[in-house]
Amino acid sequence: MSDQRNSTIRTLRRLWPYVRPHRARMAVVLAATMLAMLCGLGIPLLTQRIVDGPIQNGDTATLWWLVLGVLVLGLAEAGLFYVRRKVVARPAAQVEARMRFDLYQRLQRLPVSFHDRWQSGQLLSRATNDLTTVRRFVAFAIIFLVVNSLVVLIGLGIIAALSPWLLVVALCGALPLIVISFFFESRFKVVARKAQDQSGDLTTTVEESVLGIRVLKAFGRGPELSKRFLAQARELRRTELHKVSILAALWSVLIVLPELSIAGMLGVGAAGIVNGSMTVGTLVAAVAVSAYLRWPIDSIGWLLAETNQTASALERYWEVVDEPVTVTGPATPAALPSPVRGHVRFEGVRFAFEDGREVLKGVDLDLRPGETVALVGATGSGKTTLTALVPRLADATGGRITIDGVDVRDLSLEDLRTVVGTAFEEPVLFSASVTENVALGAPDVGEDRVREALRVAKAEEFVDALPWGLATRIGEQGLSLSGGQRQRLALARAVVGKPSVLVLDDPLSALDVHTEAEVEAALRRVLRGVTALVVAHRPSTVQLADRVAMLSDGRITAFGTHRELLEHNEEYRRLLSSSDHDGQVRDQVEEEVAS
Ligand SMILES: Nc1ncnc2c1ncn2[C@@H]1O[C@H](COP(=O)(O)OP(=O)(O)OP(=O)(O)O)[C@@H](O)[C@H]1O
Repeated sequence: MSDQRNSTIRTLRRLWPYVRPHRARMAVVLAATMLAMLCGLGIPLLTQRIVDGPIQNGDTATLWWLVLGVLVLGLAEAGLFYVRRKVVARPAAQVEARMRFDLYQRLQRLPVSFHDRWQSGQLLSRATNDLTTVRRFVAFAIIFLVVNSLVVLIGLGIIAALSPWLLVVALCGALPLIVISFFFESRFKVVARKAQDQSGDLTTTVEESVLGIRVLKAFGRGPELSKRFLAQARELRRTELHKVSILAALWSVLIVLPELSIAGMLGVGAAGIVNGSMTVGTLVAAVAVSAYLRWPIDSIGWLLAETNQTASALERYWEVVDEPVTVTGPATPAALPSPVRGHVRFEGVRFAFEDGREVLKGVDLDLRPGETVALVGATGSGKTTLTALVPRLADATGGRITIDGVDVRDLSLEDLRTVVGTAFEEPVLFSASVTENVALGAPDVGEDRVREALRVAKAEEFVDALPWGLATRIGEQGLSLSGGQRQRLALARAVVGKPSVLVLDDPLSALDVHTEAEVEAALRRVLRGVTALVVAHRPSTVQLADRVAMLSDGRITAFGTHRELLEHNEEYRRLLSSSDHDGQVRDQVEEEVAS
């Protein structure tokens, strides 16, 4: 229990660097809230004066002054609460925005292996729900936890000054309340964390079904997904109801105990008035203070629950932010010889996933400057994994990759990703204009370079035919493009920065024959003058390459021209003919046999 409390405090303390820049405003908020509560506490004391003075003596002249005093205190209380709300809004929103920005930046820097492991819905719920909880804590819970605790102490002090006996009765109500609050607090924390995680899972399901809506509709899987959603929503509802039942139990205690203590005070006070040891005004003041303390005392349990919820939201936030950024640039980066020739070498490259499974077991491959090498291999043989190592989307777990003799890990990430252009199997487009989508490959280029890249990728014509040309919004919220158009934009993005090395992960995948011809023509131009490693599934892509490397069982088992491999390598022939829908390999083999 104390370990748990220590970890809560440790987690909350890490919030300080975000709050620190706003400490002056937060101090104003704290002071305004404290003063407002003290004004509220002052009213029962004036009431005591009114009851024991003017009412007892029929002295109306003093009565008006005292009533005016009550009015001033009431107005001051309201005004100070207004100031609190106004002043706290900015720091709370800024803490939330800063933390969200840091999370976003971290997500950008974290390696691909992290994103493979984490569900996007979990990340989304941490960036939204959890940070909203943190904002609520900064704006409200932390202030009232401090102020209300002090007000309770001051209020009990006032009751003690009025009558020690009444204090004993008040404590009999307040102490069990605090003990019970602590008990509920630790139970609530566990359930709150569970609800937050389940809400993350639910977000993932919603996100996946929205992104994959076409697939779900095409395969009629909507009802099945709905069932899964319903099951998860039910689970979340159960947890939320559990949360509510804990809070309900807490609230019933919070309501009953103060009522009992007020009844006790009235009893003891009445006895004191009868035997002359207490004035009516004192009893009225003590009961009024006790009633005023009701919210501060009640709120402590709830504020502690809120604090716990914030601690678990923060825990979930730090879980992501504390993830190590494993792919980083060196402290003193090496420079590539100028001009860059683009000589790429794989030397005994090995790669194992986090589960320990080794996919690459010593890849040796030499790409001469300006040559195109096609990488072929059975599905799952590790082609995508190998290509991802060149721009350092992941790091090799053994061996090294060099460009012009320099280890890619010795280059700054910025230099490396300028020298190496990449296009992936799935040409992802962002909700932005064509220019912005292409310029993603080199943010500083102007429109003329974007046009040049589009020309190279044979995309200029169709882009000009779009309703707003280069300014047309494409991607998820924009105009839908065909598979071939998307592939060509991805190629334009890869070449816009004029890289010396290109890594293309099967740029002709999933295209029909007509579109394939268009992209192939684009590819032919893109590959001119650069060193390229192209993952190829189809004979047509292989034929664009100068040489072909075959990846099998984690190593390059054959390397040569397409013709050489076709002639001498049975495995290569088999591999290509299995993906040879157009009979190209069969024709070529027949041609070779004939010659
Ligand atoms: N994050 C991961 N953790 C563990 N194994 C993984 C992970 N990602 C991929 N793999 C496995 O690594 C192997 C190589 O995957 P990779 O995508 O590199 O193959 P590929 O040759 O490109 O396949 P394809 O031709 O089908 O695109 C596969 O068996 C895949 O299931």
